[in-house]
Amino acid sequence: MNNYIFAGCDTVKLAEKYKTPLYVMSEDYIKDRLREIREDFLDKNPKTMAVYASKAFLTKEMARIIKESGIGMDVVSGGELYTAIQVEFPMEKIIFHGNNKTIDELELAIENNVGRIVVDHLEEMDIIEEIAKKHNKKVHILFRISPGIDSHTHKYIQTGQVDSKFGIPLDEKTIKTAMEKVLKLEFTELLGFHFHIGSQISDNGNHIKAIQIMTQLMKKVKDEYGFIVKELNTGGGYGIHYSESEERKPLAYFTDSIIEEIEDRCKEYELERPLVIIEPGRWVVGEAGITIYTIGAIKEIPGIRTYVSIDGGMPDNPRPSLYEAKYEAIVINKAEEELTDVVTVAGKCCESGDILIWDLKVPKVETGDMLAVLSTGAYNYSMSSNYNRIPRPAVVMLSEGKDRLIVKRENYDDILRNDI
Ligand SMILES: Cc1ncc(COP(=O)(O)O)c(C=O)c1O
Ligand SMILES: N[C@@H](CCCC[NH3+])C(=O)O
Repeated sequence: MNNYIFAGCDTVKLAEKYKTPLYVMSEDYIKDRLREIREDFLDKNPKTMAVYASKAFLTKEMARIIKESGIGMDVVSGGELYTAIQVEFPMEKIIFHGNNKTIDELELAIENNVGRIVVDHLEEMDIIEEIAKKHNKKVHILFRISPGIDSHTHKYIQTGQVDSKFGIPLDEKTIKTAMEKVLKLEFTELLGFHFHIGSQISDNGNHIKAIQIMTQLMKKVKDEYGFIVKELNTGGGYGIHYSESEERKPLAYFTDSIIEEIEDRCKEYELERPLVIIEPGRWVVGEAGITIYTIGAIKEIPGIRTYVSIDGGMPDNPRPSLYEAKYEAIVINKAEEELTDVVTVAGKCCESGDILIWDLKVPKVETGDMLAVLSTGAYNYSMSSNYNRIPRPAVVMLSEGKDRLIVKRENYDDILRNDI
């Protein structure tokens, strides 16, 4: 057969059954990554915790899969938290992030007893303390610290540099104010620190540098305030394979060196090694997903290029237009045919920047052929929009060669649902 098989399923049959565009996710792949987290990080190292960064891909079914794995979840909004609540996700395993959490979101988090809230700016502590007092609850927090590191990734997905909207700046006066303030609070307890340097990172060097900076901070707060850091959350950011120059490394490539560096620095500074937390998102789901499209208009501009337009694009995958992200793709009904042509894959939006792939090698393509774009499991469905009032595709989950619908395709009435 000439069709492309993904996670044991014939992708052409999936497209015929569910129509296109279609997000397809492999539960087997996701479970392999979750197992790798358990075996190569949690079981291997005592005093560790892992949470899945749900912003990468979240639906109720995904939250159930994470819940079943025993791993925790990082949420960054009331909506992500609400999804977790709806599947009765164990709240003590939730870490709540965000650079501008609203009062309503903090209320929802505290009412539901989330495990940790990551404080991103100093005034947030006052709001947390007030809500915690009102509910007579103890709230555990971490400080997100901006370690001042430029990770080697796209500017829009760097987060740990000095000039960043995220985190508490690592400056003498700010840290002093933060520490003096938190140690006076009655209902809010600081457990430790968090950092996250950016996303789609292929090298462990910057995580190591960040740890050196954070462990110095741990020593400083011990010496100056007698404060013992119990937890150090090292964020996520581990890269995956999108195109030739990018690869997904085994989790241990990052986490072994993270643990080793923390242990070494703690020994050097005579600190007890804190609980170490990781928060991978993309690494868990990125390569688990593909998006299937049908090819429509084919336009040859003689001597320049051929545009092959598909029935989706920027609304279901904004990453190429936002970050110039690169993707690979396969014509799924001609998967074994020789790649004789080079085409540019264009989305259907009224937007010149809506190009999914420049210069893709393909067999001879015709209208009606189908294309699967690979590695679309992270930050595609979760970043999708209704731009041009285009309904969102359905999401199908594959497990052991079987398919099941986990998110219905939107229709035009779904788009109108809140219009008055
Ligand atoms: C605080 C925090 N943790 C974890 C992640 C997950 O990142 P990634 O999907 O790159 O692993 C992010 C997003 O970059 C983040 O902001
Ligand atoms: N949305 C980004 C990653 C953001 C990470 C969040 N801090 C991407 O698609 O690469």
